[in-house]
Amino acid sequence: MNLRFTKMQGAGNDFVVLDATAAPLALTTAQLRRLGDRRFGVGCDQILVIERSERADVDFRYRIFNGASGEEVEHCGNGARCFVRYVAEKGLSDKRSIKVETVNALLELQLREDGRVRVDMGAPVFELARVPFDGTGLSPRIENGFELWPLEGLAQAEFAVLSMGNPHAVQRVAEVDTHPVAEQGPLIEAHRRFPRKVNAGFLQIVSRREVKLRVFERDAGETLACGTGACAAVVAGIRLGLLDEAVEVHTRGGDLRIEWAGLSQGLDAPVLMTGPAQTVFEGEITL
Ligand SMILES: N[C@H](CCC[C@H](N)C(=O)O)C(=O)O
Repeated sequence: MNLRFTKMQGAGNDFVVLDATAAPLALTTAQLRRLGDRRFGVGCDQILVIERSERADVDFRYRIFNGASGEEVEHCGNGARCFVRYVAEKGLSDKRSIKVETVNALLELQLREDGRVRVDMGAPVFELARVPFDGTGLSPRIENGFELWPLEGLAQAEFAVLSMGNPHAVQRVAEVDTHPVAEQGPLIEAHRRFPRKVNAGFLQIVSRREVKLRVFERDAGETLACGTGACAAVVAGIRLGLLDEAVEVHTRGGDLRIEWAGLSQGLDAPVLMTGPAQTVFEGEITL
C-alpha cells in the first residue's frame, strides 16, 4: 500500500498525519507501528487519522495512535493543534472554529490570527475510576482540598491523579532538568495502580504564572512536549493553590499557554490550550 502522509509537530511533539476524509483508512497495528518507527518507518510520537464525522453537527473525527505501540488513545493535545493547522492548510474547512470528535470527547478547535492554535481541551476528570486509578488501601495526603497519592515503590514522591481523556499522574519536583525522569518515568507509566497505564508528569513551579514540565508519555517515553500533560499539570497546580488561572508552560520543545478557571467557575470548566503547530514535510511511504 502506498500511503501519503504529512509530518507535523506541535512544540516538538511529532506526528504522522493521515487524511482519511476522502476514503476510509484501516491500518493494522503492525502498519501503525511501522509508521511510528524512527528507523524502519517515518518516525513519530503519535499517528493522527482525520475523517469526516458522521454526525451532522460535528465537522471531523480524529483518531490518535501511539507510534511505538500502534495502540489507539483517547486524546492528544499537541495533536489537536496540528489537526487544526492541517485542516486549514488543506482547505478541508473554511471555518475558524471546528467541532471535532475523538474516541471519547467532543472538542472545539480554533485557528487564531497569530497562527497559534487554541484548543478547548474539555474539562478535567478527577473521578479516580474514570482515570482509571485504583487507590484501594492507600491514604492520600490532602493539600488545599486536593488529593496527593503515594505509589508503592516510589516512596519519595506523591502524585496528583486525573484524566484529560487520557490518564495522568503529576508530581511536583524541584528541578525538572536534573530530575531522574528516565528512571522514574517507566516505573510510574506501568505502575499496577493504573490499569490502562499512565502519562507521568514532572512539574517545576517557577512562579504562580510560569512552570517547567517534562512528561514521560504512556507508550511513547519522554516526548519534547505533551499537550494533555501540560493541561493536567496546570490543573493540578491550580487545585493545589500553587498556580493562577493562566499559566505559561515551558517544555523542552516549546511553550504552551494553559488556562483553567476551575476554582472560580467550577471544576467542570474547560481547559484551554494555546500553542504552536507546524507542518514539517509531506511524504509517501510503501507499507
Ligand atoms: N501518550 C499519550 C497520548 C498522546 C498525548 C500527548 N502527545 C499530548 O500532546 O497530549 C497517551 O498514551 O495517553
